[in-house]
Amino acid sequence: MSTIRITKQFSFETGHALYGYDGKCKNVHGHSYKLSVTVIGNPITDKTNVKYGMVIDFGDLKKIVKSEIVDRFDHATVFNKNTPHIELAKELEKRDHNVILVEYQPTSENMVVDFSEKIKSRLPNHIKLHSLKLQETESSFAEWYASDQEPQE
Ligand SMILES: Nc1nc2c(c(=O)[nH]1)N=C([C@H](O)[C@H](O)COP(=O)(O)OP(=O)(O)OP(=O)(O)O)CN2
Ligand SMILES: [Zn+2]
Repeated sequence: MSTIRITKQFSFETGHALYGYDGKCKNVHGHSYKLSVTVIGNPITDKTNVKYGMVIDFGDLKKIVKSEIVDRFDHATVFNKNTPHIELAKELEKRDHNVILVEYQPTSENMVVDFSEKIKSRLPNHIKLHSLKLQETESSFAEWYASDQEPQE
């Protein structure tokens, strides 16, 4: 039985600001994020299964990532709820803007950890999340690998 990694790529436009940062990213700004999601498993060998030959249907993976991440984060602005940016966030929400309040500084590193938890919670038991790559700009990205995490992963 072969073990195969399959990857689907997504993109979404999201605003954020890094509160307390010592550079231009302390300002509210946005990125055209690119997210690559790689899962690992065995292709289905049962010829009567409609998903014969697939680790997971790309379409099913797309539904999970779209509902957990893309549809929520696209054209939203992410703020750390534990900083004074909460006031700005509340004001924007009052004006019907799409705001996401998170428990963390919204760096690529922390966002990719958040995304890993969201995606893992939705994958069928026999499919494992292998890795995520979150690209913030053409030259900057963060990667999450299951193999790099603590033993309970
Ligand atoms: N380790 C991290 N460093 C920075 C992050 C981050 O998430 N993790 N984020 C930022 C800012 O969000 C910034 O928007 C992106 O930074 P940078 O790659 O420096 O963007 P530039 O467009 O200025 O860089 P180029 O070299 O022109 O692509 C900052 N740091
Ligand atoms: Zn940024």
